[in-house]
Amino acid sequence: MGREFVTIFDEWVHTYDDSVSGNDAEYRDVFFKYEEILQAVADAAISPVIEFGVGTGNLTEKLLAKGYEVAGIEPNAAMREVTNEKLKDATIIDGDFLEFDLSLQPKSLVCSYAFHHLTDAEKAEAFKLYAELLPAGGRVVFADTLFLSKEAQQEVIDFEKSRGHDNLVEDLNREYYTTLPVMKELIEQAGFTAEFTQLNNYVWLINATKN
Ligand SMILES: C[S@@+](CC[C@H](N)C(=O)[O-])C[C@H]1O[C@@H](n2cnc3c(N)ncnc32)[C@H](O)[C@@H]1O
Repeated sequence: MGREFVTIFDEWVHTYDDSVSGNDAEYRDVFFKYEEILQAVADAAISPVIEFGVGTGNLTEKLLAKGYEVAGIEPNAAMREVTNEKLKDATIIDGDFLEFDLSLQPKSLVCSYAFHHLTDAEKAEAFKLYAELLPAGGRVVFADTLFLSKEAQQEVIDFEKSRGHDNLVEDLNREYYTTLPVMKELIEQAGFTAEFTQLNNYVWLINATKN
């Protein structure tokens, strides 16, 4: 579920690693400190790990480098093909944030740059599911774009529009980016304690521990 944006990556798969390296001017601020952001997620994870929305496997690589047992869930077939070819030690299977192999017994659930593909209602549903799946002390560690308020979100959109970043503006209006207060409330209501750390102008690290 929440798969309405999956086909965007049929095309983006070919240039995605260029975008995250800062070669796409429109997305440079979004991916600023990309490697450090992924490392922060990996450092907060606990093995065994389920990773959602693996894309080209850049976070997966960091989790594997720590010696973690990783199950990768990715709904886009082209992304799965690229990453299964690139990372022979990983198995990337079909699934999404809400529908995945529930027989896996993770201690943490991680993701970078993808949770905004779910509506806020779906995000809440996902955290309720994660609370059922994880043991007490288990973690959800997600890095994603968050805004402090709806007004702050509109200010960023207006700024990006003023500097001609039309593709980014379309993305920010199309997908389900949310605010920190909304995210905090839905996480706490599901039975987690959450910490938020800002990592660049767009991205926050969400580190939620199951009570
Ligand atoms: C912007 S990329 C992020 C890739 C990678 N995690 C990274 O940090 O570079 C978003 C990824 O989320 C995947 N995705 C889209 N909808 C999803 C969903 N509902 N559940 C899980 N992953 C989803 C896309 O196919 C894509 O691979």
